Amino acid sequence: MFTVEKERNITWHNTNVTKQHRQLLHGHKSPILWFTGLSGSGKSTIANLLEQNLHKYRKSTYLLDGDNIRHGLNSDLSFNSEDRKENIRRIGEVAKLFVDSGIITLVSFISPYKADRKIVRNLVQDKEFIEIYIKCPLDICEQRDPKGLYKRARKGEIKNFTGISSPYEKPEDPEIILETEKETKETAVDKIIKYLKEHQYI
Ligand SMILES: Nc1ncnc2c1ncn2[C@@H]1O[C@H](COP(=O)(O)OS(=O)(=O)O)[C@@H](OP(=O)(O)O)[C@H]1O
Ligand SMILES: Nc1ncnc2c1ncn2[C@@H]1O[C@H](COP(=O)(O)OP(=O)(O)O)[C@@H](O)[C@H]1O
Repeated sequence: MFTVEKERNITWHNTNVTKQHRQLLHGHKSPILWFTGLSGSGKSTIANLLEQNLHKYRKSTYLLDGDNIRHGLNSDLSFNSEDRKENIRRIGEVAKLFVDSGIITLVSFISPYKADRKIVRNLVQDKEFIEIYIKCPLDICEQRDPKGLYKRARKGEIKNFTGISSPYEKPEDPEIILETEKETKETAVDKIIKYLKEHQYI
C-alpha cells in the first residue's frame, strides 16, 4: 500500500483509484505533449489550436503555458540558466501529476536545454512523453516578434534572451517536428492528431 523513504521520514501512499481507472473514464491515454522551440516559433498558437480541436472531440486536456505559469507557480523564477532548469523541473513534476490524472497534458515552454527535457521524459513512462519540436529559424521568429521582445532584446533591454543572448539546444530525436515557416498551424495540428491516433493515444 505504501513505500517509505527512511532518510526524510516520508511515505508514498498508493491510491485505490489509479491512472488506468482515470484513463478508462476519460476514454483515452494521457501523454505529455511537450512543445519546445524559440520564442515566436508558434508553440502557444499550435498548442492552443490543438487543445481546441481535442476538446471539440470530447478529449480531456489541459494546457500549461510557460508565460502563464510564470505569472503564478513560477513567478519567483528569472531567465538565467539555473532558474530555467528549475522552471522545467517544476513543470515536469506538475505535468506528471496531470498524466496521472488521466488528462492529455499540453506543455508549451521554450525549455531550451536538452538535459532538462530529458529529465522530464524520464519522469514518466515510456511513450508518455511526446516531444514536439516547433522548428522555426531565428530570423523568422524575430520578424514575427509577436510581443516585441526580440526588438527589446536586441536593444539590450532584456538580458538572457533565448536565441540572442541565451542558448537554445535543438531536440536530437523528437517524436514530431513541425516547421512553422513552411506549414500552417492547421496542418501542424492535423499532424499531431494523426500521430495521436496512429499511436493509439486517442
Ligand atoms: N529572457 C527571455 N528569454 C526568453 N523568453 C522570455 C525572456 N523574458 C521573457 N520571456 C517570455 O517568457 C516566455 C518563456 O518562458 P518559458 O518559461 O517558456 O521559458 S523557459 O522554458 O524557462 O526557457 C516567452 O514566451 P514565448 O514567446 O511564448 O516562448 C517570452 O514571452
Ligand atoms: N505556421 C504557424 N504556426 C504557428 N504560428 C504561426 C505560424 N505562422 C505564423 N505564426 C505566427 O507566429 C506567432 C507565434 O507566436 P506564439 O504562438 O506566441 O509563439 P511561441 O509560443 O512559440 O512564443 C503568432 O503570431 C502566429 O500567428
